[in-house]
Amino acid sequence: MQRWLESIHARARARLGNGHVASYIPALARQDPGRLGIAICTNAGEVYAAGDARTAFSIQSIAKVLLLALALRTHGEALWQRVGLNPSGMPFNSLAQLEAERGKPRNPFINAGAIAVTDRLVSAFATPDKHLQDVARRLAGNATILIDDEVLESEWQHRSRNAAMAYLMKAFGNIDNDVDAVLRCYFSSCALAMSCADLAVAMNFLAAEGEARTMGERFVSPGLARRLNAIMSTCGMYDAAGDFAYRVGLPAKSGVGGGIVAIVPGRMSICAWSPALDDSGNSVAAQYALELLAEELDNPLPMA
Ligand SMILES: NC(=O)CC[C@H](N)C(=O)O
Repeated sequence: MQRWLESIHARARARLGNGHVASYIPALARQDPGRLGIAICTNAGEVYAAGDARTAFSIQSIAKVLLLALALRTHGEALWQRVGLNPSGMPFNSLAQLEAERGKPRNPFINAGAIAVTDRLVSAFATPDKHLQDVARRLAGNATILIDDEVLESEWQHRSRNAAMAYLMKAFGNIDNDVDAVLRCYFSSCALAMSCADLAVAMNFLAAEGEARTMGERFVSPGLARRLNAIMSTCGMYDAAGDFAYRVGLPAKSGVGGGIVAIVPGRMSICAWSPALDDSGNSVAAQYALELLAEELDNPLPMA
């Protein structure tokens, strides 16, 4: 397994040099596009890591999975009155659809959807950002995981577009709390700094019918784990969800920090990271690493 992962890492390196690092905030624009890491966590709890898999990066939209899991735990099916369940076919930060659909975001994995989900968490918890950090730590089994203050402040300084979405939803009655409080919490979740190894371990509950080995307990029900995987399959890669489903065929969630988490239900959770992104905002080299991995999962290449 370790040698196979290293061989995937070596081959995926060939894609470095394509795409561009996210530039909407300085803290992400400074990322080194030459980084590439991959980690696997099997359902037996074994962790394999290759390349820069132990370097913490900004998880960005991957946090939307954690936000959604927590909101479904606290609000159940009522959450779907606030946010839809279908692919948007639009960029993750699009405003046009939100206006046309009267402030109900298409799905929880575009920005507007995650902001509506965050509003539910702000209603449910006194310090939702701390709660989220604590959950990330416990799921990953790593008590040193932090919210990167520089990324958080940068997101806040450059919040205009996300703020526009939040105010539009507020005008339609789909945000209950103070918009600034909801945005701060949403940005805190995006600013969580975790490594591929952290994320592979933290997201293993999705591969293990909701069971979080690191917590020693069930984090979500088997049905909820199945549903989260379904939403990742249809909406996890923004407007490129269909292309990715065809190429890789695994439920996945990406972030503009360059990370992508993918799930092989019943078997393992995977995280690949490389900062340079394609036009949809998905990491070029990380997608390719996952494509190789999915292709070879049941047909490992004979290795010398
Ligand atoms: N796609 C992403 O990773 C977007 C997250 C980013 N923090 C934003 O709100 O724009």
